[in-house]
Amino acid sequence: MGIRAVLRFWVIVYTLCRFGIDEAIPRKFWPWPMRLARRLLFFWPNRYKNRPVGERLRLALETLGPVFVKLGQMLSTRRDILSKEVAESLALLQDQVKPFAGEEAIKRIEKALGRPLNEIFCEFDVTPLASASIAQVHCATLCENGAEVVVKVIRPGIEDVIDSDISLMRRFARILRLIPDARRLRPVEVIEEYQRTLINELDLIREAANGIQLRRNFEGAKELYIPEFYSELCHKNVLVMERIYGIPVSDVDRLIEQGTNLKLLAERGVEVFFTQVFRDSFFHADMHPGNVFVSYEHPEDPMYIGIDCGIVGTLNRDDKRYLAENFLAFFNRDYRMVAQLHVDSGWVPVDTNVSEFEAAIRTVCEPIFEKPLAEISFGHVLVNLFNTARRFNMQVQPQLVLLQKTLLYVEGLGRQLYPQLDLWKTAKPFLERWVRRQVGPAALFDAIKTKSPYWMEKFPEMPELIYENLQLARRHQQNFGELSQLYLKRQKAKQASLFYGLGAGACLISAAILYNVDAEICAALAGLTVVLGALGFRKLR
Ligand SMILES: Nc1ncnc2c1ncn2[C@@H]1O[C@H](COP(=O)(O)OP(=O)(O)OP(=O)(O)O)[C@@H](O)[C@H]1O
Repeated sequence: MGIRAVLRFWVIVYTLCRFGIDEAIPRKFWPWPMRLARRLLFFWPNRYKNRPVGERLRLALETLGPVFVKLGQMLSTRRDILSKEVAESLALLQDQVKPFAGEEAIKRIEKALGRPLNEIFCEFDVTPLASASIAQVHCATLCENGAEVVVKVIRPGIEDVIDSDISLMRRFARILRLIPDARRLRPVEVIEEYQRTLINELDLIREAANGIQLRRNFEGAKELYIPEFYSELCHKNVLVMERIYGIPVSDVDRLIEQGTNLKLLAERGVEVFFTQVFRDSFFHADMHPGNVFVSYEHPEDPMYIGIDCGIVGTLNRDDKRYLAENFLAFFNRDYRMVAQLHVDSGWVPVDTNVSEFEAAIRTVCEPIFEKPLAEISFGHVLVNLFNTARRFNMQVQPQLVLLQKTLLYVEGLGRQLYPQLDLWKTAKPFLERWVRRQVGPAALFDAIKTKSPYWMEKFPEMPELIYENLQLARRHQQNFGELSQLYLKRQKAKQASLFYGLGAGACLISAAILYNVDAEICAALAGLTVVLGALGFRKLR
């Protein structure tokens, strides 16, 4: 550890102690070296004793800077490992970061795109439109077609900050793992997942590629608009995309002011989410309110605008199917089916006791139905299901964690827009239709439709392939005949060798017994032993 890392380590420990974060783990669980270090080296008292632990953690992370703030934001969605109070407090984290100089942004853009700025943009606003922990956004106009765009530039030096903070976080995670009570939080895995997320966010080419795919999926749709990306002007550190105008989805007052149909908007949020997951298997997984806007146009038929496609999730066919069937079974209160589906999908081990698992799910989930159906949260249903399944050794499925997090966002957003939103009523027909399409004639037709171009392409090769395979089969049959004859011969030889061996043994024993009785017979038996032994040995070869 270099001197800078040591200083940073010191600052982190100092901050955590000042906010009394260490008190979240009872002292009796601490290994003695940690207790000693706390007393002798890090003796600062908790200055915020009267505040709840969630709030103290939020304040500590805000003090520690953007990398920690983003970690807190990510953790706020992990209700499987944090208590409700802590998760809700972390959800309030805001990354307010000072912008970096516009001139620095220009230098980075010119370096990345390999051209002077005025060759690309006829106007460029040096004052940033927005500044976040990883990147900063500037408005500009393209020379080529006069289009209004925004230019996203990665913060200078952020990679080093991330590298050093992450490696220190990993050290803390390893220390935390020594405490049995903290081990259940799986600190090392959490930090590794966080590192992966940050690395993805640092690559703007990936963000552009995700955006282009999402835009294609919703081409011409009236529910969601994704801005256009200028891929020839995209680089790892710089991204150029169409500028959008809209009302932030969290600004409900402005939405009401322009006469937006909030019920329809809320329902569309759910539809867009389910469409992305089930139709496209590709969903925007960073749907926090800062990334979702509502178009100014036709508020009675409102359209979402989505930005920041840095994090996306994908589900495979099986995951989708099990997920849809799980939801349907759950809302039909068929817990046996829910348990069986978890086993069939391989999410829990095959030897899981389905009856016990069913009972556990019933215990946890039945109270959810105390509420009217319209108020039940899908996200919390999933949280509860996965938490129960984890007790039955369910492996963490990153794609499902991402989905659960997005679902919580979508629900929160929908209920903020229209508190009476009945998620189940909106989603049920969608899911039922989807599950129906996966089985029966429609599914068969779809499979044939999808596979037929491939079959057509391979068809001319078929006669040759069939001929070669038949030849191969014949050769295998011949080889098999030869091999089985060889095997039989070997078996016979082994048996004969065993027979000679036993004979030789018997002669040897008899010769030993008759050694003092009759020397001639003894010599004959010894000779016989040698002959039989030699014959047995020959058979073995
Ligand atoms: N295409 C766009 N048109 C208009 N404004 C935009 C556009 N893209 C981004 N912005 C503005 O810039 C802000 C930051 O953009 P973005 O969310 O992409 O950055 P970020 O660094 O990934 O932030 P975070 O990860 O915290 O969400 C947005 O909240 C929005 O106000």
